[in-house]
Amino acid sequence: MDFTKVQSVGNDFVLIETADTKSDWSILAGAVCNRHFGVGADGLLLLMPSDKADFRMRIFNTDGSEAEACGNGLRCLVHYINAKNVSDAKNLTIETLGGVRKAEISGDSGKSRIRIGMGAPIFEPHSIPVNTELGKGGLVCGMTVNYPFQAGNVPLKLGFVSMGNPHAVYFTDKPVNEFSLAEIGPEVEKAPIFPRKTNFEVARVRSSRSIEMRVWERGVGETLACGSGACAVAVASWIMGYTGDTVDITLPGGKLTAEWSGQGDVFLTGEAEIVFTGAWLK
Ligand SMILES: N[C@@H](CCC[C@H](N)C(=O)O)C(=O)O
Repeated sequence: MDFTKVQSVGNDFVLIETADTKSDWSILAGAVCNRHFGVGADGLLLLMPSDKADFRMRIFNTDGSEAEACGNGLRCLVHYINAKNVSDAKNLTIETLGGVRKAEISGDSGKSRIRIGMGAPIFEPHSIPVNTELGKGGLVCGMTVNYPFQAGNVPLKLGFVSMGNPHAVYFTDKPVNEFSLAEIGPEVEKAPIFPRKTNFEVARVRSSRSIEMRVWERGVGETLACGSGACAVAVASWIMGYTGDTVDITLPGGKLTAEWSGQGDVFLTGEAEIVFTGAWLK
């Protein structure tokens, strides 16, 4: 089986072009993503035909679970379509489990810049989904913020948002590299209030245009970047009044730009590239 390794700000994926909707891709995801016995990646991307959009993307985490959304995966997939001349269109629509997303391509095909309309953020707790206790924390512009959450002996205040997939956002005043993500990340991801688990972002606002963040991804662990997570942080920060409509998000793997004006789609921009191609022989 031919595959291509793609990455965006260090969030890396094995991409396979296929029309096969019958196979159990979750088993292959665990095997190819393994960094010792496989190719090594944060997720498996499938590029498939669609009857709703120009193409369809499926994304599987390293634990085999299928996610509804993936901002960096989408930008990598669109870069692949462009660089491999699967389509020469500079504007594409991609069907995902979270809905149809729009992509614009600029730059050269070696390392293109892709801007994705990631859909509108969802704040309604049952749709995220999160089982919050009514009245706990606070509600700002419809978003649950400052929800008190105890991770071991560390008290957190979380904001909840879905970008198609669930996110819990925590703002800290300290540099994010001081946060014990390896210990606290799994506790938040698997907490009983999240019936489908959650992605967890820790973020520090540097200025009204700049945020630094780290992410603990559902079904993966800590990754160098997460596009939907960057959008979730930008939305939560806008709601809290910390940042404006455009914000640069610095992650361990590099920088992404998120745009949101308080309503409608969140836009995510950044680079993506093909790293290598190969054949899976197992
Ligand atoms: N890295 C991705 C998100 C991948 C899916 C996530 N782990 C989930 O289970 O929701 C991104 O760039 O958005």
